Amino acid sequence: MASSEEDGTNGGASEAGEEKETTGRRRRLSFLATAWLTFYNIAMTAGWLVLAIAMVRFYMEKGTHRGLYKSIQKTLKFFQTFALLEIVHCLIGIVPTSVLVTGVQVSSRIFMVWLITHSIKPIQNEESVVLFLVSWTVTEITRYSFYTFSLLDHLPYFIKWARYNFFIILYPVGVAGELLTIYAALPYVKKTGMFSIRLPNKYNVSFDYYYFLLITMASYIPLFPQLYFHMLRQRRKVLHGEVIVEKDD
Ligand SMILES: CCCCCCCCCCCCC[C@@H](O)CC(=O)SCCNC(=O)CCNC(=O)[C@H](O)C(C)(C)COP(=O)(O)OP(=O)(O)OC[C@H]1O[C@@H](n2cnc3c(N)ncnc32)[C@H](O)[C@@H]1OP(=O)(O)O
Repeated sequence: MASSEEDGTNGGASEAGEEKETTGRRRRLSFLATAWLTFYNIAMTAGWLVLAIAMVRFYMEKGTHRGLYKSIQKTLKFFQTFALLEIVHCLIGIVPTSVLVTGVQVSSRIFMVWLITHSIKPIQNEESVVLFLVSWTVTEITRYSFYTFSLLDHLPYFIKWARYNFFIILYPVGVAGELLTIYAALPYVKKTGMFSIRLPNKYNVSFDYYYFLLITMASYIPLFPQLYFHMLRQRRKVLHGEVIVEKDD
């Protein structure tokens, strides 16, 4: 029996039908992705705004940064952990950002929140914690509101300007806060041997968290400039309309 493609009767019509269906499915997917991203960005903007207000109120009431981390830690942990979804967004292709760049950015934050500040109580009142908390908070309010207004096609210029200028100062300040906090944690980690596995043990493996922290601090040297230059390229593209050819990761 000859197929419709072979006899040339209604092959064109069925191909057109399939194409219409694929286009319809793509449209539905892109609508769903946009709706999800809009919800996600609004929720994240709100979360970081709540954090900012809580920090300002704490400082105005107490006049010190001591106890600040403890008072905002739940909100911080929730919203920073929620940001793991950003890696998923890149992986499934609903945002055009590199998985590698986003992965480094998000995992370094998760590491700071859970494996440093949450786990090592004696460093929670260090000034350096305030340094990275303030940098992260200002950055995220600007970044998520930028994405939200962009998705809604109503982006005020000052938000676009802030998104691609604030990071010039806030990135190094945030990184300095993170590195100083890890540095402050070193004596405690060495003294307690926390998260370390000593030999002999039945699996014959050893792990020293103290040296892991030293390696992590050293890894900022090659990794941070990559993130910073990525943002400088984005800045040139968005604010000055330069066409940038990105290398594949
Ligand atoms: C296990 C231990 C690991 C230890 C690792 C140690 C090494 C760490 C070294 C690095 C340290 C970083 C530390 C960091 O935590 C310090 C700070 O953050 S300090 C505060 C200052 N920070 C910043 O300014 C952060 C800047 N970074 C970012 O903005 C992003 O995270 C980054 C992924 C780097 C860049 O973002 P992106 O490439 O997405 O740039 P754009 O915003 O221009 O977006 C590009 C396009 O994607 C669309 N997009 C992206 N996300 C969304 C979204 N959520 N919703 C909607 N659309 C989105 C965006 O609109 C753009 O689209 P288009 O090009 O079409 O316009």
